[in-house]
Amino acid sequence: MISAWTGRQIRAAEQPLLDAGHGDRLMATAAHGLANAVLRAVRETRGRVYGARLAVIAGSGNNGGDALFAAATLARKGMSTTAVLTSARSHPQALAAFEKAGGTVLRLAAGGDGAGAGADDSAAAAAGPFVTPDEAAALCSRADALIDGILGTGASGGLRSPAKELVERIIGLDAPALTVACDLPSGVSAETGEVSGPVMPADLTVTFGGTKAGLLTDPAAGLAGRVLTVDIGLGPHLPAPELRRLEPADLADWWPVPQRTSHKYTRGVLGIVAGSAQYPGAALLCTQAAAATGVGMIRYLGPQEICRLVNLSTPEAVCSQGSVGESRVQAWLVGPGATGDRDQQARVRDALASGLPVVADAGALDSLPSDLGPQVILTPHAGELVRILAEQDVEVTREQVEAAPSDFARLGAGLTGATVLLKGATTVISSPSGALFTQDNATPWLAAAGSGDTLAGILGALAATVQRDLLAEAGIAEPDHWAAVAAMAAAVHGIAGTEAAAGGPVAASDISRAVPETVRALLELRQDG
Ligand SMILES: NC(=O)C1=CN([C@@H]2O[C@H](COP(=O)(O)OP(=O)(O)OC[C@H]3O[C@@H](n4cnc5c(N)ncnc54)[C@H](OP(=O)(O)O)[C@@H]3O)[C@@H](O)[C@H]2O)[C@@H](O)CC1
Ligand SMILES: [K+]
Repeated sequence: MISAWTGRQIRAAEQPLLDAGHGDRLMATAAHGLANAVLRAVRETRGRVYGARLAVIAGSGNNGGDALFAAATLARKGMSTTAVLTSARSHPQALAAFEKAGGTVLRLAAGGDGAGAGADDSAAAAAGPFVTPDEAAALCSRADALIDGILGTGASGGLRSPAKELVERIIGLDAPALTVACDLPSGVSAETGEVSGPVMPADLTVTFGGTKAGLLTDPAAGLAGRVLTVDIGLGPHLPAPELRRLEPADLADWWPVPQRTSHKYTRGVLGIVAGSAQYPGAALLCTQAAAATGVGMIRYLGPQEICRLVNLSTPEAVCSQGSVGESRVQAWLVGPGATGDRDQQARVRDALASGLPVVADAGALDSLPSDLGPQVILTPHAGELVRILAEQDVEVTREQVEAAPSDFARLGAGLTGATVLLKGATTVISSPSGALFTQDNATPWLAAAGSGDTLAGILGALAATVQRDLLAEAGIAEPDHWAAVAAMAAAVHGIAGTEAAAGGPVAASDISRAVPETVRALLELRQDG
């Protein structure tokens, strides 16, 4: 499991070490980790390190300090290094080390508001000549590697002039062969992943002391590239993480595996209320997905015509037009394609009132009762979350949700009392108590009709069969169990979908077909064999 913390949490964890006088050591460790990561990446992209052109953009704070110290190390390895200082102030020891190692220093000429490396001539006296944003951008674009050390966890808001103009110009040119963000891409929030103004997209982000929550959340996740965390010894001082991400080993350890004495009822029965005359396909897709995920039995409830179709596509499902009250199940999946059918809507309402775990998708999201619990998992996309929030008297736009998905998933969960799985390039899951998981296992090819029905089926099957004592043993607090189950489903859906897509288009039913093989491969990772 990957744990991630807000910038504020990381800074608080650093404080006791800074108070004890270990600040220089922290920065040296961070810079060493950054330099090593750049070395490895340059070897991969270019082969030879000696003679490679390194450009560093350094801001006024410690983030610039990290970048300059790392560049000093890289200059000593034979890289041809140039630093562009965006402010009149820079970390004095780091700048001195950089110059001593033979690096070239340029100062970014002030923008319209008078800021920039030339604003304070006394502080910049030791530094080199001025360059315009255009000149500096051309130099950065030609580099074999570019380090973005403008802003780190001490920043507020987006880049200011003239760093802003420089980054805008770089984005307009060919990207450097390799862009490495120091701690985080400058201009993104380490707390929420929100992005303000222009941000240089990184191929690699080398982050210090602990993964920043914002780097694992959209939209920043889309700008951070691969995230590598450098340990600087904060471990004992770190609080409970702000956000977690499941890895294949977690899925393997927690996957519900039948025992020798298991039978269909003890494995878990999933009830499904899905499909209508208007949308029969959703019922077929989610039922197929649930069967492929592995469940003791599926009880499908719906109109006679859909029962017939479900029986044909998933003969294992037991289909009827019965009621929720007379169906014994461990969990319900309700809503896919169930819009506009009165009987189906009544079944959705009854399932939501049952107190059992319920995955509420699509049509079920429009008529939620007011007293939900964490065992109810809502699976909206951004537009559906806007409607759920509107029911709670919170007026937001889809764009606002997409700009800060973790904030709004958390708000939705808090207000409804349910667990919320917000679909997106990175899927965000929040428990009502605010525990966050994010999963980025999906491929963009999965953004297609029917993919959500498949996810709902996988999640429904897991909700019916998961052994929650395994989650408790892994340290997941009880109120967050259903968020972890939702994260498992998002991960498996993403992995199976990526396998099925194999770099090309994928039909939703192909995702289901790939699930058993995905689960088999995951189970091979089990520590207990
Ligand atoms: N603490 C530690 O021990 C360790 C910290 N580490 C490293 O330090 C980083 C945090 O360093 P930090 O606190 O110096 O802040 P940082 O983000 O570099 O710069 C903030 C400066 O920029 C300015 N500024 C602010 N907003 C701005 C904006 N929107 N646009 C433009 N400028 C803006 C503001 O100056 P101002 O001009 O406002 O006076 C301020 O001084 C952290 O990310 C990690 O890399 C590691 O070495 C491990 C040990
Ligand atoms: K940075």
